[in-house]
Amino acid sequence: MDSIKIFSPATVANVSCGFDVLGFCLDSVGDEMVIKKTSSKGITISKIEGYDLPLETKKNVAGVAGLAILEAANVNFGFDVEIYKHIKPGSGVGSSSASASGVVYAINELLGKPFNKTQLTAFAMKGEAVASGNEHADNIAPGLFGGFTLVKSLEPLEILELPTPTDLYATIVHPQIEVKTSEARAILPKHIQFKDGITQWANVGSLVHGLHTSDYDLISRSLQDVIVEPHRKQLIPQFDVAKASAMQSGALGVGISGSGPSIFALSKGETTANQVAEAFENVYKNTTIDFKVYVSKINPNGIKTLS
Ligand SMILES: Nc1ncnc2c1ncn2[C@@H]1O[C@H](COP(=O)(O)OP(=O)(O)O)[C@@H](O)[C@H]1O
Ligand SMILES: N[C@@H](CCOP(=O)(O)O)C(=O)O
Repeated sequence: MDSIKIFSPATVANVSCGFDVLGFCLDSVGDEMVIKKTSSKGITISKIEGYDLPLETKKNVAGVAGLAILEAANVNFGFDVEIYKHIKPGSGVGSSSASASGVVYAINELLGKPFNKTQLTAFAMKGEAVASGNEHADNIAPGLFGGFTLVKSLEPLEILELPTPTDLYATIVHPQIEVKTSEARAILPKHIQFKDGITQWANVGSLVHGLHTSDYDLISRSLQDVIVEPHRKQLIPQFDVAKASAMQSGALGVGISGSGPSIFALSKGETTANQVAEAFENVYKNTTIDFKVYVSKINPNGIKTLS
């Protein structure tokens, strides 16, 4: 096999309390990519459709991630990458990480799967660092593993796969402004209050327990972020109104998706997830801000081969 076409889904990182460690995979939105073996070494990016992004290998997250897996594979050929982008860059639903994880998944398939998913995550992190200025894996792991994931540590890299309660649905609203992950990271404080740390790590523990036991009430009470959200919400117009409105419509919890500006809600059941979508729509349709709203199941499989 010398060529592969894949679907690389959007992801929601942080999941309120789990900054840089928790994430889950969406299934209704994602990029397509075509990767072909070439006789010349290295990575070329010959086509990007959908958004204006750099074709230069070292400026594109897909190029840098591709170079990382090639270096480890130590082969005397290379790959060409085409990206059909549907996830808007700077959206907070893992636009850059979808390209980074998609390319390493595809090259691994074409090489005969020499690397496991944790190794692929490490290669993709090299690419994601181009976009966010920092290596983190919470938006990459859900794409490569599917479902909910927890980044136990970066050194050594250890990813835990968490269960998804069957009735859990996500609703996303994406106000059409760009928030760069690097900029959303730059506004975060260097130090946090000890009491906030206690609240936050208790919430991470109880959210993980709630996912394992399908305890929707516990999941709801754990979806709180006292550390990052208070700083980042100012980058997102109507955040407080949208959050309050979605909670009134029955959401289990609402928070900033990744580094924003997208906002995610988790709900029990598709009917409630649709009501939350309507609540988000009602908030933003009364403003001048363009927006998109969608409901998604939690994608258990992550990136998939199309042909
Ligand atoms: N293949 C790519 N896909 C998306 N963004 C990319 C890609 N390559 C480089 N970038 C850069 O990464 C930034 C977007 O990434 P980021 O700020 O993390 O947004 P998101 O949260 O949507 O991933 C933009 O500056 C964009 O130019
Ligand atoms: N933990 C990171 C996640 C960034 O996710 P993205 O989808 O916005 O790229 C952060 O919050 O900075």
